[in-house]
Amino acid sequence: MTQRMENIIEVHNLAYRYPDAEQHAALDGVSFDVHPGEWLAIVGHNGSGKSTLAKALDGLLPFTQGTVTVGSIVLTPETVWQVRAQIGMIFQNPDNQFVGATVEDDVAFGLENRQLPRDEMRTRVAAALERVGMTKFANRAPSSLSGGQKQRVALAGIVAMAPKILILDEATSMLDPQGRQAMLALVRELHREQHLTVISITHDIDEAANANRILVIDDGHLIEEDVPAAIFAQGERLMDMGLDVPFTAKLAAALQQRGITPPTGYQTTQEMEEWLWQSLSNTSATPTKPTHP
Ligand SMILES: Nc1ncnc2c1ncn2[C@@H]1O[C@H](COP(=O)(O)OP(=O)(O)OP(=O)(O)O)[C@@H](O)[C@H]1O
Repeated sequence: MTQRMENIIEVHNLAYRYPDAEQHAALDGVSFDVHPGEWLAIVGHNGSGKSTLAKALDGLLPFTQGTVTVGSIVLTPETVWQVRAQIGMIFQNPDNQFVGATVEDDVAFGLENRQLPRDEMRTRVAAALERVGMTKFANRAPSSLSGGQKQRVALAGIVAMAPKILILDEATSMLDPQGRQAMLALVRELHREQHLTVISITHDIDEAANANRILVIDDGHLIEEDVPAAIFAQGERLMDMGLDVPFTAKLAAALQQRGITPPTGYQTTQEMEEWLWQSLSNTSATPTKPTHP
């Protein structure tokens, strides 16, 4: 089967039922396309089928119905390694994805199967660690790193392998807000610089806000597909879609309770901050706006 040039991934009528799940399908008739260089967010409640979908894309599930095509290769047991070579995955718990004794070994691991000359391998590992700001940790044991540093090392593995597609399966959910922002900033840069196609499975609205398009999965079905602004305009329904209530929405609700009318629709933290400073500047008090690093 030949894939249309404009899609890097095509999923058609995909269904999967775990062997011990009796009649309940984890995925049921899911179809969607992903364009090269697109950032797609997949959201949905716990247990809605997001991770199952990610596993299916990476050839980790023996799905019985539907087709998955990645970079013009139809996924079958015979093509699974060709498909996997195009995809890098980063999972929620960084501790489950290390195989090397040191950070350097770990980043080199994926390259070892490619039979590159030793020097080229070293150069690529060093460049990847440099790219994610982890050079000085090259000889450290991965287990001794912080959560954010571990995810940076996982990202260095991606940089070294240079796949076309990166799947983040709740990869920022165990990080503190700063670690989450730093990781996302790095993914945004790689997405831009390397024309990387990104699929991010997330409950975090700020992470979903980075996407060109959001898919909403509910009980194994794809129930909605739209640009972030259209999805976020649905206000209270966001929680029904498995997205966490954003801090700015909580702040807006608290302000409203005190008789202050905040802007309508989803606001990023930065937009809300701008609005607050603007509102304060219009009062008699003249606040000094802090500068961010
Ligand atoms: N190994 C398994 N065996 C049996 N059922 C499973 C298995 N893994 C997941 N399931 C079931 O499949 C359904 C979809 O699970 P999945 O992990 O894909 O959801 P999810 O949307 O990723 O959830 P979360 O947001 O909690 O990570 C759920 O009903 C879950 O209980």
